Amino acid sequence: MQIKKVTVRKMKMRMKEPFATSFGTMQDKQFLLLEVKDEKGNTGWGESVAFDAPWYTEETVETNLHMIRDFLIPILLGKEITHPDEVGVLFSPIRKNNMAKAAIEGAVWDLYAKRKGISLAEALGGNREQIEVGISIGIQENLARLIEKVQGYLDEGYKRIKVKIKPGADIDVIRGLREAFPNVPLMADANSAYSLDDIDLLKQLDEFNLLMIEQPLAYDDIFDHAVLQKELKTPICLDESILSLEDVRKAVEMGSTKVINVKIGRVGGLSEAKRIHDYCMANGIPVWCGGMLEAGIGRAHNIALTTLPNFVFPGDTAGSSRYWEEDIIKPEVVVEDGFITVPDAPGIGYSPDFQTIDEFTTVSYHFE
Ligand SMILES: O=C(O)CCC(=O)C1=CC=C[C@@H](O)[C@@H]1C(=O)O
Ligand SMILES: [Mg+2]
Repeated sequence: MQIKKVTVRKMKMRMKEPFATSFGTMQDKQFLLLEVKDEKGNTGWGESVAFDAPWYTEETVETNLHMIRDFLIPILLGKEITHPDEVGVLFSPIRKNNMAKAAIEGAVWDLYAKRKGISLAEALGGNREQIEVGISIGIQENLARLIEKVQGYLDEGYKRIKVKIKPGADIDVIRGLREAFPNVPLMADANSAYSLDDIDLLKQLDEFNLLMIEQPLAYDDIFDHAVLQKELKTPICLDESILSLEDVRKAVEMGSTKVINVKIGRVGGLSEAKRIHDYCMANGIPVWCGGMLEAGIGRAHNIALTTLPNFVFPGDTAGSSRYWEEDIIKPEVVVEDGFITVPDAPGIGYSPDFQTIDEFTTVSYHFE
């Protein structure tokens, strides 16, 4: 197949409520939506998960637009491709910029699966008909409010609760939650808010039987996490530090992590995400699928990936209605009793909803 045309839409969607982490609060989500078209007029869809500011990784909506427009599309247009794994190889002369690469590569995966008449999940080698999902809750103004939120999501059926912690809102928050919910699968995400000076504090988390603690130390660290893991009973899960299979291999060999949060955008696409999954499965490291507050297209990609067998813990892939009044796909993603039914229609299995897409598009660019 050949990619003959790429449409890049800049989107702006307002989340129902703000999402607060140790590095800031977001409510208006800006992102890029990509549509690729082949020589027969088939289309595939991808979503960039870069935020409008570089607080999670260094990539932003604008850096992604620059990379996609000025480097990645010129590489891809008109090239003969037999399998989406080749896209990453074509992009390999470009350093990093993983979210930009993943947005295009994801659209090519969707297109490839549609051309074959199979679901994206099947194209990736996944075999689950439904996936279990958890929820990630942003920092709340007080513990009572957090407990209320957690109860609401448990009532909706979510199977695992992830809360954000930061210095000053950590041990007491987790203690309070454990008292309220003694048996709920619970984990904490620190988004790099601590250093090795906090070892004594972080060790106090061991008494709360957390599934894991996500990225306690620096966003680009692997070494200090190995030092910390030796002191902690709670398993460490790396998020921000993992940009590739190579990073996973080093982290696993060093003992920096016992679980991996796989985010398709952060690792540069579905092909690399699958390689990470396969390596972790062979090495006894469970993985789960993280979220980036995606709209429907990105969410659909996460669902397909999560059908692979070593996605052991429920992911952060909550239903559309947790984030959006109206999503950009039809049907929207629905969670029932903590499960999402994996669509079996070709490709991502959800249809882009052009009416809402147009409503939330601020500018679009066409390349052919
Ligand atoms: O619901 C989701 O999509 C998960 C949200 C979430 O936890 C995160 C999204 C974006 C950046 C971080 O704050 C965080 C994470 O680190 O996993
Ligand atoms: Mg995280």
